[in-house]
Amino acid sequence: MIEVAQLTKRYGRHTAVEDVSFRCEPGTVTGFLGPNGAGKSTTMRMICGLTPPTTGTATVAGRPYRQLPNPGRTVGVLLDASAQHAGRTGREALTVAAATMGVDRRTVGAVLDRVGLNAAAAKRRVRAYSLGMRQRLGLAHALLGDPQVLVLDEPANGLDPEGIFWMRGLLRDFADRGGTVLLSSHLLREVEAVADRLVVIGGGRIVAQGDKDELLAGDGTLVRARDRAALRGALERAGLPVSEGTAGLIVGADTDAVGEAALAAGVALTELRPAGGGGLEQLFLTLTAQADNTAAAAHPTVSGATVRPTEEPVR
Ligand SMILES: Nc1ncnc2c1ncn2[C@@H]1O[C@H](COP(=O)(O)OP(=O)(O)OP(=O)(O)O)[C@@H](O)[C@H]1O
Repeated sequence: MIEVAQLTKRYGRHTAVEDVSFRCEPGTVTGFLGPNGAGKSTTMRMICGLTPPTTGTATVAGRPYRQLPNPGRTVGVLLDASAQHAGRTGREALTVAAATMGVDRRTVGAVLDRVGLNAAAAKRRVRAYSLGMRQRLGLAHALLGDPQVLVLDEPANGLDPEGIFWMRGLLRDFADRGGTVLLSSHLLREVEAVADRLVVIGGGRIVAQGDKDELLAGDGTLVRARDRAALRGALERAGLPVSEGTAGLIVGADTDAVGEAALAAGVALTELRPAGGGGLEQLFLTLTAQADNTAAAAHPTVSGATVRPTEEPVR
């Protein structure tokens, strides 16, 4: 179990994470999503005791990370696969970690197998590893202590499609055996395929969280017009949050509000329908557009990366 309560991180006058709360339950994979600079890594670093929060708390298995007696036996962490000792072989790196954690060194071979690093790869120095191999080694580190919880920041970075598929199976299996997974990723399809729950962050604040299926069935409107620019302008003037989707514009408002805004501006529509069913990509665009839009209204001169939406989280 991971529990994050009203976590805030400020760097000087810049608020990277503001009042973030969520829980990750045993038996589930939670996908942690947000655009660049949204605050995902900062939140994960606070969960793992690497960045002290300005206010708020984060606990893993009921305790702050730094108070866990042997953290690697409780929570496996992969935050930055490139931050590994380049001069050691994969096997050496894991053997040292096993000794530190008090894990039987015979576990190392099993974990190498589990992450798909064969004997030849295990003998090579980490500096010669591809990014995908580093991710596998990082995951091996995370799994080594047989933890109940995994915190993984972009673990699929650098993996090929077969590797991504493999990782999906590994995480699903981990959760199905009662483990807790918190996973950030830019690969929305992967998150959609593996996550049970989603936490979406924008501008440092939670814009949505909940059961994946419920969120994907949620609201928002897809709208199209021949004159897309005129439509976008009309919606923005009406104060509606808009983002570009592949099939049309995605608007964080119901179809009535969108239709009325278009009518008021004299823009003829070619399509207007609830956006539900468009998958995670559409949901993500709608929610993060809402975060940007709210912040732009609250802080018109502030850039998107530092926005602070004031709305209640969307459920
Ligand atoms: N050490 C730091 N000092 C100052 N600002 C920081 C620091 N670390 C992060 N930030 C800022 O905090 C905000 C959130 O950054 P963070 O890395 O958590 O975002 P992210 O969602 O992980 O982004 P990405 O998807 O690009 O990795 C950004 O505006 C970033 O510039």
